[in-house]
This record gives sequence, structure tokens and C-alpha cells, in this order.
Amino acid sequence: MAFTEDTLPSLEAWKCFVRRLEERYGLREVPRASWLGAQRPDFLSHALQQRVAYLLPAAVCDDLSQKEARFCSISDQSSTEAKVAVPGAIIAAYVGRNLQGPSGGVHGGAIASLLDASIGMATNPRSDPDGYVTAQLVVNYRQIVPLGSYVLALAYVHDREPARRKCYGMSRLVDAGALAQSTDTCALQLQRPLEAARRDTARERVYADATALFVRQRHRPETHGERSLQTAAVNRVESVSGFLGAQARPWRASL
Ligand SMILES: CCCCCCCC(=O)SCCNC(=O)CCNC(=O)[C@H](O)C(C)(C)COP(=O)(O)OP(=O)(O)OC[C@H]1O[C@@H](n2cnc3c(N)ncnc32)[C@H](O)[C@@H]1OP(=O)(O)O
Repeated sequence: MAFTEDTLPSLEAWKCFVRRLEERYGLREVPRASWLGAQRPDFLSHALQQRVAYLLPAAVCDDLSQKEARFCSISDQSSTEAKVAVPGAIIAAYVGRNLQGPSGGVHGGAIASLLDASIGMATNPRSDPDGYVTAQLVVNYRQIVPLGSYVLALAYVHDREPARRKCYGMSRLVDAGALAQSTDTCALQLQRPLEAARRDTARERVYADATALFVRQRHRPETHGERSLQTAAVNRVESVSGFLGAQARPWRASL
């Protein structure tokens, strides 16, 4: 999909989405951004005001150099805080018919991927996006996720053993209801544990939950300079939207 103004979410749509998240999950408790990546500079100022640490619309870009340029232009602004660990994350996504598993329901592999990706984002700080990898993922499938749903994966890190390179996280996949219907697939990294991820609320339908063990890699396939950090951040969000087939759904700009 080409990366054009038409495929970008409008700033108003993002404001609306973040406001709804704040209302539902008390994100106003989240401190100022540690790092933020976005496709347009106007997202940056808004998200910093909103104290959201990481806000990435999953618009798909054709051209790597174009992507890098966009990320370079904004990532420096919070580099001093970039080393802060990120203990919470939210992924908002649309799961469509291309993910069919049981009749009328979403495939369990796609559900596991979303849960895994959200815990991975909560586990890995911006400064080291590939540091921790999934060693173990245990998924409880509680209800069929209807095809064509909007879902939220709410993740947090509950235990970290730096000396032993281990990190434990959890995530819940809940029905987003009306909350995410005006956004494309997106991910937010948070600086504090997401309280809402720890508990069920009566307002939410919980489709699945997962616990995971992430282990810090001893040997990396490559050394990450700033350039590849940015590339990794872009690729990561694209991988989420890619495995969800998000490009198959036209962006809805109306609120
Ligand atoms: C959208 C993107 C979001 C970003 C997140 C991406 C998440 C992913 O999808 S990652 C991709 C899937 N995962 C992988 O490919 C990982 C492949 N596996 C590996 O690389 C290695 O096995 C790795 C790094 C996990 C562990 O290897 P290694 O460094 O040799 O571990 P090792 O030293 O033996 O063990 C370290 C500790 O972890 C424990 N451990 C390792 N693997 C496991 C496991 N599978 N189950 C339980 N415990 C384990 C060990 O028991 C040990 O514990 P302790 O310190 O208490 O003795």
C-alpha cells in the first residue's frame, strides 16, 4: 500500500482514539513520553502532550529510505529518555476475514501473535528493541473472537530478572468496542505498568489472555546502531499490521 496522505490516519482520529483510551484505562497516569515514533510530526506534539510514549500508526510505506527519514526526523526529540524500560503496551487492531480460523472466528495463531507482540513491546525498551525474545508463550483462549472485530491487546511486565536475563509479561485481548473503530492498527508503549491489563473489568469482553517469558539474547544477529533501531521500530509495527493483513482494510478517517 502506498504511503500517502489518504492512507494516514487524521490527527483528529488519533486524538479521539487516545482520548478514549485515557477515559477507559486512565492513561493520564502515564508520564511523559520516553520515545515516540510517528508518521507525521503533528502526531508527535499531540502524543507528547498526551504523555503517550510510543504511537505508531501502521500505515505501510513503500520506500525504506522514506520511512527512515520520517523516523529520524522525530526520534531525536526524546533520545535522552530512550533508555527507560517500557513496562506496558497496548496494541489496537482490526481482525478481519483474512484471519479466519474456526467458522466466523479469528485464527488462534493470529490471536497468539497479537498477545506476543504486545508483551514484546512492553518488554523491550526503545533503546534495545530486539533485546528480549519470546522463549515461552502460554495462551488461554476464552471466547471466539468474531471476524471483523476491533480488539485491544493490553500488556504489562510483572517481573524482571536482569541478572538472569528473564522478563515475565502478561497480556489480555479484549473487545475494543467503539474505542478503536476510528483508528488503524497501532501500538503504544507506556512507561508505567498498565493497571487495566492486570484485571478484568465488567465493561470488557475478554477473548484471550497470555503469559510469556522473554529472555534477553546472549548473541545478536547484528549490532544495532541508531539507523537500524529506527528501521527495527518501523519493521516491528509493519509486522503487526502485516500479519493482521491490516492493509486489506481501508482506513476510516471519519470519527
Ligand atoms: C511485533 C514485535 C514485538 C517484539 C517482540 C518479538 C517477540 C518474538 O516474536 S521473538 C521470536 C520468537 N522467539 C525466538 O525466536 C526465540 C528463539 N530462542 C532463542 O533465541 C533462545 O532459545 C533464547 C534466547 C530464548 C534462550 O537461549 P539462551 O540464551 O541460550 O538461554 P539460556 O541461557 O539457556 O537460558 C536463560 C534462562 O532462560 C530460561 N529459558 C530459556 N528458554 C526457556 C524456555 N523455552 N522455557 C522456559 N525457560 C527458558 C532458562 O532456563 C534460563 O533460566 P535461568 O537463568 O533461571 O537458568
